Amino acid sequence: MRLLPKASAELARAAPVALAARVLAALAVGAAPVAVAWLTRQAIDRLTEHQVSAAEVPLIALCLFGAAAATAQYLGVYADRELGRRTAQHALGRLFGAVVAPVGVAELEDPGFQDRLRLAQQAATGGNALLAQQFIGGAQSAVTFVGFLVALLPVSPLSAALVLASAVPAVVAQARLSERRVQVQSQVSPQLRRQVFYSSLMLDPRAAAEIRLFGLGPLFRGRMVSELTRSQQQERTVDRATLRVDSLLALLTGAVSAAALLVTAARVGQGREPVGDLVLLMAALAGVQGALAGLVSQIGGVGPALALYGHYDAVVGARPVPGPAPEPSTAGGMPGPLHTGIQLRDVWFRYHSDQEWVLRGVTLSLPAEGSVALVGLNGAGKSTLVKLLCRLYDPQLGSITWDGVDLRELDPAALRRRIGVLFQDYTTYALTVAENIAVGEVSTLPGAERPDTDGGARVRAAAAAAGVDTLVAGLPDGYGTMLSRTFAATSTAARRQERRGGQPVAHPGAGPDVGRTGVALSGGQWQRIALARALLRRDADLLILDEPSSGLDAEAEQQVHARLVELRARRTSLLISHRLSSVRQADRIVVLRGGRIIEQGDHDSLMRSGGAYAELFRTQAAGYQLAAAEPSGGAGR
Ligand SMILES: Nc1ncnc2c1ncn2[C@@H]1O[C@H](COP(=O)(O)OP(=O)(O)OP(=O)(O)O)[C@@H](O)[C@H]1O
Repeated sequence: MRLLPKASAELARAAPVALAARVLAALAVGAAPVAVAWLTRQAIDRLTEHQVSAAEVPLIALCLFGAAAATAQYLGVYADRELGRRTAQHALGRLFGAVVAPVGVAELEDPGFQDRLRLAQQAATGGNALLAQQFIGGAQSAVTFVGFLVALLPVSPLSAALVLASAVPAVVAQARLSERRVQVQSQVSPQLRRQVFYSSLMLDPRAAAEIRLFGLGPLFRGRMVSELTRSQQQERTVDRATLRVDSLLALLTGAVSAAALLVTAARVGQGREPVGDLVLLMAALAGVQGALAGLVSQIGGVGPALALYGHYDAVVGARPVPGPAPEPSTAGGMPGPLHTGIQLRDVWFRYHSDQEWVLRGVTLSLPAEGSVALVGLNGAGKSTLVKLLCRLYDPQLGSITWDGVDLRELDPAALRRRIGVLFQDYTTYALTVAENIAVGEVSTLPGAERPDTDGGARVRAAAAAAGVDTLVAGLPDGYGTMLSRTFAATSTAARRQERRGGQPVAHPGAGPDVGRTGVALSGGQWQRIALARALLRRDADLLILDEPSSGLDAEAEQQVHARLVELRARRTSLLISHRLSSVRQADRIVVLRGGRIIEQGDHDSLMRSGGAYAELFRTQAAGYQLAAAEPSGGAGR
């Protein structure tokens, strides 16, 4: 409940007018049944006393009230929807602002944070509006409840007291159930996350081939349903308890109402009370019961809705998650162009405090304008080292310096602008070719805040440097080709509409899903697009390429490497590759094993020393020689 003022302030900021309209409508709708019952009683009393003309005023007022209440009801529905739209817009904007704000990525990899994020998203998309609905709905029911209690008092003080007394245990029981609901909500979160994982996997076109080939469909479907069943079992337990409490409440208030009605009917029969009292009592008892049922169910709903808001508040409040690697700091100066180089000194790093060290005392220098290649077996820590250089994580021990200044003292965004990087697990965006390359330097994107007038030319130059220009020339819309079949359906529909004489839909620089044919690229083609993205920062001081040619055919690999040797000649570079033939030209080759540097030097000196690198190189070379020496099969068989 301590979050209630904060949540209310957030709702008031997001949709002040809709919130005010919703509150006013709720108060009017809440008071209307009481006013209607009171006016009905007035009219009936006048009529039974044969004062027909005196009954006209309450009768007309009754009609006006009915119309006003109905209007207020419609206004409430509209205000509710508007509140939902505006709070979702406001909350999703804030939430995703907070999600992309951290400098590092450790928080996003934390399963606890993922659970919290899922709940926070639920709050942002509907939960916050639901909280308002529950709370305002509760206020509306409270107005009706109190109004009828006040109206009941003069007619039947005993039944008013009994109704009030029966409300207390109901409210207490609902408050307890609400707490259980909140507990269940966070208990089932991991199960729901897994359920979402299995369902998205089955919907993912990239996973479709393996799922079909290995016959994984029934397995994943079964697991999805079983996760859902387990989470539903827990929810069902609370729902059953709620049903028991609500039924008891209904029985209790039913018994109170029956007793009060029988007593009052007898008094009216004896002429000791006017008929209008019986009418008011009947309306009041029905109204009180309905309002009480609404009130307790809304009290039951406020708890879970507030708990959801709590998760949202924790994410937008950017409270760090304990456990994972620490979040890189944001403060710092601007790094200048690299003059002397980058130095790693006794760097120790692990992803989580309960995991093994991945880097164990790495000391390494990347001299300005020098080329360093990093090699080693799977899991040696090569990509991790790249992530530390980009400050996606900070080392727990040791330091990394840029011209002698610790990276932690530099502004991360400014540092990253000085780095061009191709990650091993690069991203494939469902955007056009041009946009897929231009995301490497936001200013080259059409519609950027501060656009680079030379953006298009830079994108084409990067594509040429990555050897992807010929491929792009052959695509249906060249650089405007959408690299996704998923969005192509929209495009096809849009084209059809255009052909039928509708509004033209294809514009250069328009949204990616408009009027364009989508194509699916091969793995190697995607890799070259991602390489072009990395090369877009032509002035980057540091170029990092993590397995830039792992998916390329032999010819493309040779072309790309020839270009990369040229490009790397004028800047500081770090190349990671399992293909040792592509690293031999590097000024220095560093061999990493188990998070430690075990040897370094140029190709010739490492070959002469006959260590791990020489062994790896000879093994690869022997593989090629063996393949070349094998007699070709086929014709003779
Ligand atoms: N995000 C992460 N969270 C936890 N552990 C991780 C994460 N990323 C990598 N690791 C672990 O760190 C170790 C080193 O991984 P890394 O990707 O740096 O190796 P690598 O040398 O690049 O391997 P490869 O040659 O296979 O690409 C591995 O044991 C891996 O399991």
